[in-house]
Amino acid sequence: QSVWGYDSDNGPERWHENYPMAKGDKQSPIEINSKDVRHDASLTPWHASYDPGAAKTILNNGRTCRVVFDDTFDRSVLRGGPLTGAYRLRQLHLHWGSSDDHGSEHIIDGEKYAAELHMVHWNPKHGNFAGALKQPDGVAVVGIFLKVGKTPKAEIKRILEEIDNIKTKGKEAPFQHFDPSILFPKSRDYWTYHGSFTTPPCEECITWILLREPIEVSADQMAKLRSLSKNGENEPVNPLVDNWRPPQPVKGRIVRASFK
Ligand SMILES: NS(=O)(=O)c1cc(F)cc(F)c1
Ligand SMILES: [Zn+2]
Repeated sequence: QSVWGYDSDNGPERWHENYPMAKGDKQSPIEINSKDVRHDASLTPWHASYDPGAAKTILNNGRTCRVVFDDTFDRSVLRGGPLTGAYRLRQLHLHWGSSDDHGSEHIIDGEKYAAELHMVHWNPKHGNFAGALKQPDGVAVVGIFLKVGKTPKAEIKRILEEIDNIKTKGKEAPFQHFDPSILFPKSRDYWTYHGSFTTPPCEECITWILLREPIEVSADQMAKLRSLSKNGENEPVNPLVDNWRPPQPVKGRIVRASFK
């Protein structure tokens, strides 16, 4: 039984065989069309207050590059926007393509970005992360689009500098004194809707907060990300690219915008 992944024999079209939620009515990602979006004036700004000391390690799990944070207390939290209460930052990771013209999971007015960064937070009122997965208000993910451009953002450099230490699956390295809010774009404008994990188990527990303004990365930085491998250290090289799920049926869901 092959573990889920993004290849033809274990990819998104087959996840439902082991993870029935994958065929649910509130799956993510989705395509967002501005004409169908509703401006909601009641949506307040969101606020992140992150403790740089909460950053712990960076790892390659064979499916993405993930930075893990200490979420044993309200140390790094996200508040406001569509959320009630403070959600704890647990991890951040990315999805990217095999070339600059695709790689993001959400698609905005037909545009695919080179990558999409997810900052995953959970609602401590549900006790722990596993409990939060079972609740519709359990998890909040801030999504930031990465666009290849001329004036690359320096802040993503810190993550990419670590890539050489986690080239293969299972590799982990210390990653400390990092405040992920430096990755935020200038604008706080966002879209929000209710959806799911974009990977198995595809639980429908996520309040998505997708930032309208992409951050810029260089083509070299994207190439760096694509130098990660799915395989373990002494296995045949299998490049870690195209770890994105295609858009899922919207099924009548409303996407709200914090902006006009
Ligand atoms: N891609 S995602 O943000 O929906 C996500 C979040 C998470 F906490 C674990 C995952 F494996 C995937
Ligand atoms: Zn993700």
